[in-house]
Amino acid sequence: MAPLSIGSKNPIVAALKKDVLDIVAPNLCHGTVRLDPSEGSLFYKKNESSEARFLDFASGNLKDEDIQRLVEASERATFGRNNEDILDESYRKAWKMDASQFSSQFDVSKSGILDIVHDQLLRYAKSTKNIEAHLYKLNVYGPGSFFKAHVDTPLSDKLFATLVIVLPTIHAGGNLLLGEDGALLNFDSAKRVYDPKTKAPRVAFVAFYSDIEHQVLPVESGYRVTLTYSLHFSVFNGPLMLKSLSSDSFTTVLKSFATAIASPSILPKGGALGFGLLYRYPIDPKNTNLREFTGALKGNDALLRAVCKFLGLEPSVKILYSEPDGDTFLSDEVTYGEDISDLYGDGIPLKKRMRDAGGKLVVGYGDSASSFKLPVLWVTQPSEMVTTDIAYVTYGNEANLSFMYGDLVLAATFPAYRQRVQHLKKKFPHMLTKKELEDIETALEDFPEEEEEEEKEKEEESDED
Ligand SMILES: O=C(O)CCC(=O)C(=O)O
Ligand SMILES: [Fe+2]
Repeated sequence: MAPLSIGSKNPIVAALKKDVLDIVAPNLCHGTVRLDPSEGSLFYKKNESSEARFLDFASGNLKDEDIQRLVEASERATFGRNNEDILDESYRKAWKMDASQFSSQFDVSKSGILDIVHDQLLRYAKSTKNIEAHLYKLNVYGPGSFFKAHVDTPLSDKLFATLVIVLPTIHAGGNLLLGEDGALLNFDSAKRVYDPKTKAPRVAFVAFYSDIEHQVLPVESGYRVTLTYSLHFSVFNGPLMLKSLSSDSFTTVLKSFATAIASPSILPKGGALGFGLLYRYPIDPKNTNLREFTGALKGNDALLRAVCKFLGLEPSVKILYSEPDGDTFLSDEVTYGEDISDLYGDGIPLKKRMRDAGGKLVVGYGDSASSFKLPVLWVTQPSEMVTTDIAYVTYGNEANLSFMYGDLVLAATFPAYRQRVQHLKKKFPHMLTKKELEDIETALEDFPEEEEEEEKEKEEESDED
């Protein structure tokens, strides 16, 4: 692959990179909510012809025998390895019940949990999105049950987070670990499902971005009963409200961008700033057009896009393709063949396909832009889509590959020096110090207005390959 222009040798780009990576945006949240005595029942049936039974989790006196009857109506839990559903109790030992087999009186949409999740996990995109919770499964973990490290298989491109609700039962162990070996959170739900003072039963919840690796440690005693939901984005209510963006992170990154804009050493002739996104996103390998990827960014990624948008840098989510030992392209389309494995296989050069589909050839940041070539300065390391394998989930909670997690990048248009500083001075004069404004005036002497125009035209003409 052609070397990518990583800009961190430039101190201003290095500072921008640090600020972008330092954004403090939560990727999970957890808590407990009261379980109303009128909402504690769970009704279930083994199959169409069997009688319904129920358990009352609000009663506070459920016995192991009661939950064993729920186990008898459940099935052994499988999981997805590559594209197969597998029953392997050395990887996942638990019971599951499909949503069609049970009904819970506990209503997650009225519980206040979704408001907390909305507030925390959509902090930088709050005003534009609603959350829909889709009940996925009920799981029961008895003594010795566990689920090893996996990520949740995306079943839709609207998926952004997983919500796990632990119902109140007396048990020990079964901690849910988020991140590698619990680096992000060690959630000991057993200790949380009863109020420490009043002993009243309550519901413990944890929500996390679905591409985060997680595992359930072995249950030591008792039974742990969980409801899992997939959280999706729904309606877009309107434009992003800047009010919801006022935060330290936002201001810090904004200032850092303003400094980069004011620096003549960065992409003086214009191009794009590129960022490898921090989270992975569900994409449809057969048919995804990233031009429609308007709302689903998470945490740091969402804030980064919001800052670029605020400054008029026209951020867009793209996929980066690299020919082995060859050129690199930015594209809106996830694939051009029948499926992604055709991409490198059927003899049509990637360059031609990319050109036909409106992709851009990534050139070094010293080169000039044209209708096909885009000089990109990478601020944070991008991930490329080189082979099909890397994108597939190896261990998921389900064997379904209609969607997969993909590595995406964000490209922010970075106009030529004169154009971008004039925009900055006009729209955001308060962002610059007096000294910075003076430096801009000095730098502008090297960027005469007319010449730039002429140069651009010449380049357009000479863009033939
Ligand atoms: O029960 C839990 O805490 C999590 C279960 C899980 O990760 C899953 O079902 O995919
Ligand atoms: Fe999971």
